[in-house]
Amino acid sequence: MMMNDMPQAVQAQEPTQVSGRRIGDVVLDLQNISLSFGGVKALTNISFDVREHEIRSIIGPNGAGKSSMLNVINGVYHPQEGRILFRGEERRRMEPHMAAAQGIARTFQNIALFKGMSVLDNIMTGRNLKMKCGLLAHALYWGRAQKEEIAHRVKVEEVIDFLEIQDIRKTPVGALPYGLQKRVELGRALAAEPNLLLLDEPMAGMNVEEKQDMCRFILDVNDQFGTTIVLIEHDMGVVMDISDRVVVLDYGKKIGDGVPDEVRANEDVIRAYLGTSH
Ligand SMILES: Nc1ncnc2c1ncn2[C@@H]1O[C@H](COP(=O)(O)OP(=O)(O)OP(=O)(O)O)[C@@H](O)[C@H]1O
Repeated sequence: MMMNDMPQAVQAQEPTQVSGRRIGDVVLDLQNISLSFGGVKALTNISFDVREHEIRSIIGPNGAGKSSMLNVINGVYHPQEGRILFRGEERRRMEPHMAAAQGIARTFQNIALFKGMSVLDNIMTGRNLKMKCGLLAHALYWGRAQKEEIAHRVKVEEVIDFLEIQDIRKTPVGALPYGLQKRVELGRALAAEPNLLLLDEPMAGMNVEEKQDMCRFILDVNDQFGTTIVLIEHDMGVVMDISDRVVVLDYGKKIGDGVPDEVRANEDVIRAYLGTSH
């Protein structure tokens, strides 16, 4: 069957009862998003929402449009069509720094850290947007700048404790195994104290133990800080275990949307994705 002939996607249900956790109102509402690059249609008429405190996963085969969707959410890509409402307000042209200022943080498919810098300093870069004192004030070490610096360091140390990476805090990131680098990247995102966290394949390339650790941290972030999480992940076991709701893309179109059990039972999803060995 051609993808275009596929029946209508399964519609999302109210997720309030899904995990026993407190799921709130819609914080992000994506309506009829279409994005193309020249002749390539990366996203076609995609609509879905994200509710406060939920873990919302985006899955789909390679090239389905998942990363493009995250890039739309944090203002890296600007869709040609559609509306984006964040906390009830329609966003016009959004740039990544504006998304960050609104409390949206993200990690990347390919780790984007400063490899020669220590874990501590990398996580500190996540505080940049929160720093009010300029460089000059810091250089002169005035009282206010000093107080601010201490407050940032305290926050960074909290993140380091939370992620259980105290013993590598002074280690250059480039010297760490891949799984720990991914954890540091999560740390940098957390240092920004986001209310919406976008995670692009946080478990890619990890062994089973590292994946378990990362799952635990994602669940703890969601649970302890109440952070809303949008997650792209290829590991179906992980996705189905930790997500409140899952949206499924295929060739830039939405073919499924619902709680894990609904998505698992969706014939189109099975055909397009779960039945294949991605
Ligand atoms: N900057 C870009 N310029 C041109 N084409 C792009 C760009 N970004 C994405 N695309 C195209 O859009 C489509 C969707 O890509 P995207 O990376 O969003 O998919 P994905 O689902 O994240 O894939 P993967 O699982 O492999 O990361 C692909 O055909 C890709 O080649």
